[in-house]
Amino acid sequence: MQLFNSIIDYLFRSAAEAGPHDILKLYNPKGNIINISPRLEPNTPTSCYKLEVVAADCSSVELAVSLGFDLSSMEKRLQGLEKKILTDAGETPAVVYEMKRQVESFREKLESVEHLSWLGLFKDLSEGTQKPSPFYHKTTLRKTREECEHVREKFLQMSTLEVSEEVRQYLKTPTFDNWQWEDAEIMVLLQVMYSDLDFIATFNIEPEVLQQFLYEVYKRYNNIPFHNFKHCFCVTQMMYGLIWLTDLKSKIDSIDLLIMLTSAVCHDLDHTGYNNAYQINARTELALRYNDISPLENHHCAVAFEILEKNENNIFRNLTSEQYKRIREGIIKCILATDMTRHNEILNRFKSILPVFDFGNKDHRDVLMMITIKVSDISNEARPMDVAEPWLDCLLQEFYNQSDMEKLEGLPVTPFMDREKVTKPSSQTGFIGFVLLPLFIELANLFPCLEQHIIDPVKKALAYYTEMEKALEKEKLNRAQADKTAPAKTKDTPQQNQQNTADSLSEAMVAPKPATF
Ligand SMILES: Nc1nc2c(ncn2[C@@H]2O[C@@H]3COP(=O)(O)O[C@H]3[C@H]2O)c(=O)[nH]1
Ligand SMILES: [Zn+2]
Repeated sequence: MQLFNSIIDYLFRSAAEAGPHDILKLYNPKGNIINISPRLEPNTPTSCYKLEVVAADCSSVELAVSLGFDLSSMEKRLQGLEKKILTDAGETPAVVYEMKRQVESFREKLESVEHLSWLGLFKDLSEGTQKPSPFYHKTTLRKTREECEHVREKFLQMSTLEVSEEVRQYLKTPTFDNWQWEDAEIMVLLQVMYSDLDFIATFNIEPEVLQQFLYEVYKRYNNIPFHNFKHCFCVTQMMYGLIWLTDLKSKIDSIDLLIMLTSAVCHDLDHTGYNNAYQINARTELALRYNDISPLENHHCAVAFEILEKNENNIFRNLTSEQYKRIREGIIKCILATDMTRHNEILNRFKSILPVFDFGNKDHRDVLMMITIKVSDISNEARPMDVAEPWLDCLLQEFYNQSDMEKLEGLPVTPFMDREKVTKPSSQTGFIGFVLLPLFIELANLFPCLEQHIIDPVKKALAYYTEMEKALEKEKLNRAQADKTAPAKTKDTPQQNQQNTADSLSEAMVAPKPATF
């Protein structure tokens, strides 16, 4: 039998042109994963099996031998050279950009040639962008130069146009729909926020410098499912909305407001789609650099000040050094506060000062600023359902990508990111009930007017996902019972289960979808 298994394994690997370290997955015509074994039923031209090469170790010795060179050491050498040139020349010369472009285009070609799948680099693009590539963290997440230039041109053209009063008012509300706006427009909207909070006049920010700053920020958000430039915008827009809804302008000074808005803009700069737990477990460069202490948040903040170091990007360049010092301290505090491992610590501090909260007390204001960026950071569920739900899909895509990678690399798998365990409703009921609402409620205790804007929609979302979760449970029970009566049936994958459940969800849902969703 052992020999038979090896022969079958060899046959399938040959058919898929897969190497000995690749993982093969076989799907039946219904799309369920099945075992590769000698007991497989023969397929027919009308009911084909589908064989998928899921992964290979790109840094393996075998791959280096078959290629004749080692990709990762080449990449490292290139990075080293680039760093050296950067230090010597002050900026990356055009010739290096061109080389990078050529390497990138070669990589893309390599990844799109199916018969080279044994290299472990092949990405099946025909299945759309929904399906995460197992090599997602190895491929470049950075925006291309062309993409950036294109958006910059559009942004600069649009920034001379007047934004209507209607849009300016809409921008101040949590119901704002980010999905209606493309990146260049989003940059214009960010500019409007700086202008309508009077920052341009108060801090003598030149329009060209603000535009250059926003462009650099845009460039340094990566093309990843969730922690991207649109997330930066949403968090900033929620912060902006909170400032207006609570009339913070009349309670704290403009420097604090400037800190709050700019922290939101910068808070996830250069996020790579892998959280701190991954950084630490995988012993990434960031974890090493920051000694496992909030590696991501430290990095986001460092990138922010790296951008501001250049005079042409420095929106604070006309401020006194005292003011700059205060702003830097404030931004660091706010961005570092977005590390969720500090959630309870910060929330408890806020709760303890709430009964005696004093806007004139700097410590109190600092905690309030940290709480508002935290609220803004996790505020998707406070938005209308048609805005919030696509964000959840993006978040889960990023979570699943990470847990897939953890499995491939043999790292501890982050439970709330595991596609085998997490569904949309299960992910939201716990998060809303235990993390989001307790935080939002405390902010609403200080500002009761927020109740209708952020608490009510979150409660509706919780009710919606709770019903969905119940329906899922019911469906699971039904299926378990059906399986008992038909034991020979093949087991569905979790994805298939979810699909089946979604199909019967409309019948099983006890409550109709709330009107605002
Ligand atoms: N389950 C769930 N988690 C969220 C949601 N919004 C934010 N988060 C989590 O909260 C975290 C806030 O910090 P990060 O941006 O690092 O990562 C975010 C996610 O892990 C949400 O709507 N649902
Ligand atoms: Zn964020």
